[in-house]
Amino acid sequence: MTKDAIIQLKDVDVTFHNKGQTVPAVKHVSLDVNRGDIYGVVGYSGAGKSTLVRVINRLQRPTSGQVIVNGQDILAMKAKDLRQARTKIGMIFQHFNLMNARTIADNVDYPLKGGKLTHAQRKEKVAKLLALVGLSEKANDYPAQLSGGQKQRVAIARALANDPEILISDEATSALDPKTTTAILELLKQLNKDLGLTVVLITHEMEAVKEICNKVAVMEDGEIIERGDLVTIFSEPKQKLTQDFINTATQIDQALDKIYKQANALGLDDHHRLVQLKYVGASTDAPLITELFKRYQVVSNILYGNVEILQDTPLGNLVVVMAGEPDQLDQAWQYCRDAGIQVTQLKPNDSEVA
Ligand SMILES: Nc1ncnc2c1ncn2[C@@H]1O[C@H](COP(=O)(O)OP(=O)(O)OP(=O)(O)O)[C@@H](O)[C@H]1O
Repeated sequence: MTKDAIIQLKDVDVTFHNKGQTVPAVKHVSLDVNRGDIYGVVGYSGAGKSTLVRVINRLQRPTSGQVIVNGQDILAMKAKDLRQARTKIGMIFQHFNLMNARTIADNVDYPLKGGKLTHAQRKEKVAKLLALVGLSEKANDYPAQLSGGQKQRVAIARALANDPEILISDEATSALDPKTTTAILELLKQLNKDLGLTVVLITHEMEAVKEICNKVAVMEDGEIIERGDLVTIFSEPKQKLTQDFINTATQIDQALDKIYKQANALGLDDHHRLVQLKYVGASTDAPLITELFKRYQVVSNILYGNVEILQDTPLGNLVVVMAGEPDQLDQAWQYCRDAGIQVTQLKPNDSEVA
C-alpha cells in the first residue's frame, strides 16, 4: 500500500448468484491506484473489469473485501455520504448514456441539479465544461446531431460537472473509430494533466493503454494476473495473455503472421536463425547490426522493425534473420543478451524458443 493511493481495493471478491449458478466475477483483487495515475485495466470480455470498477463507487457491493477511496471506507458509508462521495467519481461508458430528449447543455447540466450552484453559476459551469471538451458550439444541439466522438466528449463534460478527482472510463472508446479513439484518449490525458484527474481506464485494447496509461493491470477470469508500470509490462511481460495483448498492440503479431507464411523463402537452416530482438531505452538497431557483423561476421536481415515511445521511453522490436557460422551465431546471440537486449528465437511453426 502506498500513501498516495486514492483508490485502494483490498482482497475484493464479487460473486454473483444467478438461478442456482455461482459466478465468481472478481477474485481476491487488491489494487492501489495513486493520485494522478492513468491506470489501465485490460482484459477480454467477461474477465471481470466492469464489475471490478463498479466496486469503486459501490455501484457493485463486493461479496467481501475493502474499498477505500480518498481515505474513506466506501462500504461503510451511509446513503447520504455515499451520494456525496460518488460526485467525486465520474464515469463514462461505451454507449455514452446521454439523454436524447435533452440538449447537450442540459445533459451536462443534469448532475448539477440539486447542488449548491445558482442558475447563473450552473450556466457558467456548463459553458466552461463544454469549452473544456471543445464543444461550445454544440450547446443547443441534441445528442442525435453529434458524432460518436462528440457524444463521448459530452459524456466526459457531464462526468466532470461536479469536479471529480477520479474518472472511470469503462470501454469509452470501444465504439469509436481509431482516429476518434486517439482524440478522446488525448483529451483524457490532457484532463489528467491539467486537472490532476486520476483515471481508471477499462479496456480490451492494449493500444488504448499504450497511448496514455502509466500503469496497467491485466485481468483474466476475475483475477489480476499481472500489473506494473507501462514500460516494464511492455518490455518484460511475464504472462502469455499479457504478451498476446502487447503483440496485438504493437502489431507484431500481424508482422509475424506474414513472416511465418513466407517462412520457406527464408531458407532457415543451421546457418540462419529467425529471431526477435526487444530493447528498451537508447539502444538503436543500426549500431547493433553493424556490431554483430564486425565482431562475428553475422549478417542480419531486418524483416520487421518498430519503435514505440511509451511514457517517453523508446521500446524497440526487431525481427531479423541472422546468418553466419553456428558458433558465431551463438556468440552474437550472447552479445545481444549482454547488451540488455531480449532475444527470442522464432520458429515459423509458431512455437517460440527462448
Ligand atoms: N449482475 C450480474 N449477474 C450475474 N453475473 C454477472 C453480473 N454481472 C456480471 N456478471 C458476470 O461476471 C463476469 C464478469 O463480467 P464483467 O462485465 O465484469 O466482465 P468485463 O471484463 O467487464 O467484460 P465486458 O467488457 O464484456 O463487460 C461475467 O462472467 C459476467 O457474465
